[in-house]
Amino acid sequence: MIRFDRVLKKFGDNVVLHDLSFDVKPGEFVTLIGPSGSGKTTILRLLMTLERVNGGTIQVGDEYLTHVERGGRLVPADEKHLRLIRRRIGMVFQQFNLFPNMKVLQNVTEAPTRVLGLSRDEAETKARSWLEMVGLSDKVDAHPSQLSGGQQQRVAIARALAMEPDVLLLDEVTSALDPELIAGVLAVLREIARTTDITFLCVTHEMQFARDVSDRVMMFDQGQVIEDAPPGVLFTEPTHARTREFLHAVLDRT
Ligand SMILES: Nc1ncnc2c1ncn2[C@@H]1O[C@H](COP(=O)(O)OP(=O)(O)OP(=O)(O)O)[C@@H](O)[C@H]1O
Repeated sequence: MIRFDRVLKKFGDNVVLHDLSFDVKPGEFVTLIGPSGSGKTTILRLLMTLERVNGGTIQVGDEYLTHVERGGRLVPADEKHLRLIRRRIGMVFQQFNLFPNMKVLQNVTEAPTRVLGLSRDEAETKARSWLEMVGLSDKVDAHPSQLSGGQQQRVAIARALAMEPDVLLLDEVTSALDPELIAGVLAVLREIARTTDITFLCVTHEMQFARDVSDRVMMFDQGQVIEDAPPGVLFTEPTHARTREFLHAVLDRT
């Protein structure tokens, strides 16, 4: 579903991703871990086409983010092509960025009506079922300011799901939350991963969550995957010294 092939990304002279290749299969839940500045968020931003590669290719499904086939020739991807790919990718960030003046239900129906062209009735029916899935059926008429951070993040998750993405990118979704609200958000994500065939690429410092929910965990260091294994292996028998150091440092902090 996602393929990075020899991707190079630099900001000025700073080479952030160097010859990076990895695959994520349809329906897999893959988590990226690694030290601050190792390039994890950059990978998600490339997939959202908020950044462009300096070399190599990125594929989502059968489409390339970098180029498109026209009349048997490969030409650079244009904005129309990127928009179509972007629709297949949802993202939930650390900041919830809900529309403050809209009620919860409207926050979830806005993009499906405007972007996917759903009727208001259809969008509302779907939105109610997503809001039920994230445990917020009783909050459809609330405004975001009346909700806790954890509830707001669950609205943001429902809003992403309402676009029916093939791929959902999660970037430190619990970092801005008080500790007592984190478990509820992670439980919702765990349930979505279990019951849908969405492909997940997740950046998190929540090692227990990564361990519980991931099919694979990729340890990142200096723009490269240095270890890629199921969580049961990576967390208990990491083969790379950098992975061991990183896990010790993170687990000591918690
Ligand atoms: N827009 C930008 N302009 C210049 N440098 C950038 C930009 N975005 C990221 N970088 C640099 O790229 C490197 C990787 O950043 P990135 O945010 O991807 O790391 P990360 O692994 O997600 O870190 P963290 O865990 O702290 O979020 C860092 O050195 C960062 O300073």
